[in-house]
Amino acid sequence: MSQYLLAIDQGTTSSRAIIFDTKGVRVGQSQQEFPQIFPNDGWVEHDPEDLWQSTLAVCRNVLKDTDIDSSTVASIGITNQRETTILWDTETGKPVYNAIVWQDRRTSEYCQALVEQGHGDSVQAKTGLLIDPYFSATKIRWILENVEGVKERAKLGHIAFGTVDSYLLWQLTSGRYHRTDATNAARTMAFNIHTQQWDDELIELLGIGDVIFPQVMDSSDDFGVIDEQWLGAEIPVNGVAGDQQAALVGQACFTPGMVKSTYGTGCFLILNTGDKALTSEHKMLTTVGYRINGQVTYALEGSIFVAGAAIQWLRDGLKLFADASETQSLAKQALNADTVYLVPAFTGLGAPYWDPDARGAMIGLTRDTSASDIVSAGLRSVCYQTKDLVDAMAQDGANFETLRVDGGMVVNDLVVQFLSDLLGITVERPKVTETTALGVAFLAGLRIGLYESLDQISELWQSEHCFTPDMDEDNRHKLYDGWVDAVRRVRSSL
Ligand SMILES: Nc1ncnc2c1ncn2[C@@H]1O[C@H](COP(=O)(O)OP(=O)(O)O)[C@@H](O)[C@H]1O
Ligand SMILES: O=P(O)(O)OC[C@H](O)CO
Repeated sequence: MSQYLLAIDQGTTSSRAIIFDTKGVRVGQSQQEFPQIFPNDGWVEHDPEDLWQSTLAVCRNVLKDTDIDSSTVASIGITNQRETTILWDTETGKPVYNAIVWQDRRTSEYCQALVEQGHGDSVQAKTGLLIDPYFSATKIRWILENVEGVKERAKLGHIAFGTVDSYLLWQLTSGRYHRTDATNAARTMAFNIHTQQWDDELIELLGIGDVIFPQVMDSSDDFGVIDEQWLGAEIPVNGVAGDQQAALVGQACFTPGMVKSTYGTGCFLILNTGDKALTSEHKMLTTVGYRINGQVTYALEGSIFVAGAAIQWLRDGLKLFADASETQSLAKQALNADTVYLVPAFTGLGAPYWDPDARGAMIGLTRDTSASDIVSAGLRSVCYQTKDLVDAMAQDGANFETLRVDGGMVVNDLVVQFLSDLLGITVERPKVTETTALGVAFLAGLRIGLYESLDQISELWQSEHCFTPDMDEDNRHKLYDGWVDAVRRVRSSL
């Protein structure tokens, strides 16, 4: 009898369920978008019920569409938008507030105060992170401080915190398991990545000690068996990882020095650093790449908040095209592509600037600037931002010759070629670009013995196309200098 792996990919704009066979070949997929909630300037929320119901719906749909009996699903993997914060009451099982999404900037002032009080170095030393509203811990504090009655319920020991993986696991197991994995824990700013424990001192400092934190497991582990009522069978969950780390696994970047970059709503470049937790001098994050058999593989990460989201803005905000697939032919018509820049700092700037108060801009406009030029500038902005990260990592001593890319944007050949041109290195696009889901399916399969080792998983990875640089050095420098100048103009603190 065939065996399958079901990957749940709960992302920022949609929930996906993908079924893979044991060779990592996609058998079926279902996807559902859900509403984004913007209650205030810089605030972004999701209704946890939407996250759960859309997840459940896509799991049921993919089983139905593929006509696969749920009893033949050997294991489930859960991968998720990271940092997004949910607090729920353990007695009622109900969230006490909307999920505060990773992009949300509401705790910006509090973070600034923490920096001014001199906590930056110790936070970085323990968590590998820079103090920023991006991470979960200050979002937990905000809910405790601002939602009526929650602090009191927490004092009584009834309030649980979870990132999205943890909340979905709780739902799927009907409240039996409150767990997460080390990659998700590493994004909370409350987890010590060296001891692999929640950090009591930090939790105390942030005033979030009354909340119940989830048990932290390996990324490939026995997370619990889902309740039969949801998918018609009791299926074990054996893989959990934040989506960007899952993509690292899906791209088979298992050797120190291997690097991948994922282009979805945002862009996240992750470099495997092996058993060494390197501290960046250039504002990269130190994080957990994956944890298997208690063994931590560390990574350096550069996080860009707006990549594909810029393309969505050009489509929905400026209405320059109806579908993202049109951007390639539009950009080919651009006559001023080299002089028009779009800095998409809509929610501030992430790495390597960490400037929550910066805002976006278009630079270099003239009377003959066309819609095509602007579309081209939007596409190129993700490449320029990637170069910012690659240069910062190089200054930290990390150089690499090849970059593996994935995510919704990399179907666009123009983007990937420009990326290779600008970086001056080979950029490889894999056959399966749903690497996030594939990665967590691999983690689940590893635990139940479908794969013997990471080496065996590496052998399943296949390149679809290799892009090599085709731009002279002078042009590369000229173009990038223009970007650096454009970014300088939008910084809040310069
Ligand atoms: N052909 C294309 N060219 C450029 N961008 C694209 C193209 N197709 C999709 N995108 C962008 O890719 C993003 C979707 O990628 P995806 O990996 O599904 O994102 P997420 O997982 O963050 O929801 C969208 O922001 C969309 O604008
Ligand atoms: O949902 P995505 O793919 O945009 O990923 C979001 C990241 O995990 C945020 O850190």
